[in-house]
Amino acid sequence: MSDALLQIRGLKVVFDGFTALDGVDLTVGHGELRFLIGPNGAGKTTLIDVVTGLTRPAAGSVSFAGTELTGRREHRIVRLGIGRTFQTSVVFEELTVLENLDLAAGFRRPLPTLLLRRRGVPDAVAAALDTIGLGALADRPAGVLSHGQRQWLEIGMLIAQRPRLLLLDEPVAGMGRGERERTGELLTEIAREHTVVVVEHDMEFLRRYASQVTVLHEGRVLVEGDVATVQADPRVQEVYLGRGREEAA
Ligand SMILES: Nc1ncnc2c1ncn2[C@@H]1O[C@H](COP(=O)(O)OP(=O)(O)OP(=O)(O)O)[C@@H](O)[C@H]1O
Repeated sequence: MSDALLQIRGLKVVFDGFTALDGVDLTVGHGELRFLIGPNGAGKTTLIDVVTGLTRPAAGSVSFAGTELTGRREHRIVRLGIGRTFQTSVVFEELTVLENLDLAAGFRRPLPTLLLRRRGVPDAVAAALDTIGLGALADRPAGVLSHGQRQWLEIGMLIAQRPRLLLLDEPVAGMGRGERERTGELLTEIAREHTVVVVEHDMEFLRRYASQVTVLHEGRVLVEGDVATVQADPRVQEVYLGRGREEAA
């Protein structure tokens, strides 16, 4: 048996006659840090949307730890242990960093304990705060955070839910150099205890922090392998740089 955590087979998504994913196979093993790249419109976000139950596929299967996900509702998929970030922010600006983490962690608590005033900080929240390195800002409202810190808080909010699989959509978009480096280190650290799939455009970031990469193009898997193999592949160079077309012209 393989030790795949996520196994996608023959995935097809059609929007009003437009095929956004066309027979995608993807296998992500336990503990992997997998990067998913591809030009605009390749289908990366659509793939995450299917895994998390936001979009229903026309065909194919998505198996998570042996459980079929297609047809399941979003909140059920979250409860199975899959967390994702969105390109838009989901933090509550008036709440403190700690309160945001606590609220995110609370979704697994039974309702009666949610309503009780609890003393101390739950382990999962303390651990998440430590991982994202925002301890010094724990009691500040999230509204004062920089763009990068806010992204880390969102990642922390996912970790606090103790997911088995994290899906991160462009985590370094809009970040400066220092913030990118810190995010790369954060992802590396998180991947020690979680399985992580990162959608990312930034090639420099990919070179530094990725090991296994899957390239999507026009709804299909174009190439898969380690960073060096993927970067050297002429098909990848062609879709990113349009080199083949220019040479043919
Ligand atoms: N709800 C929708 N209805 C119609 N078409 C859609 C919908 N969602 C996505 N698409 C189309 O499906 C294709 C894949 O989109 P998707 O957002 O998955 O690409 P992507 O690889 O994430 O691109 P980007 O890097 O630009 O975010 C695009 O052509 C997009 O216009």
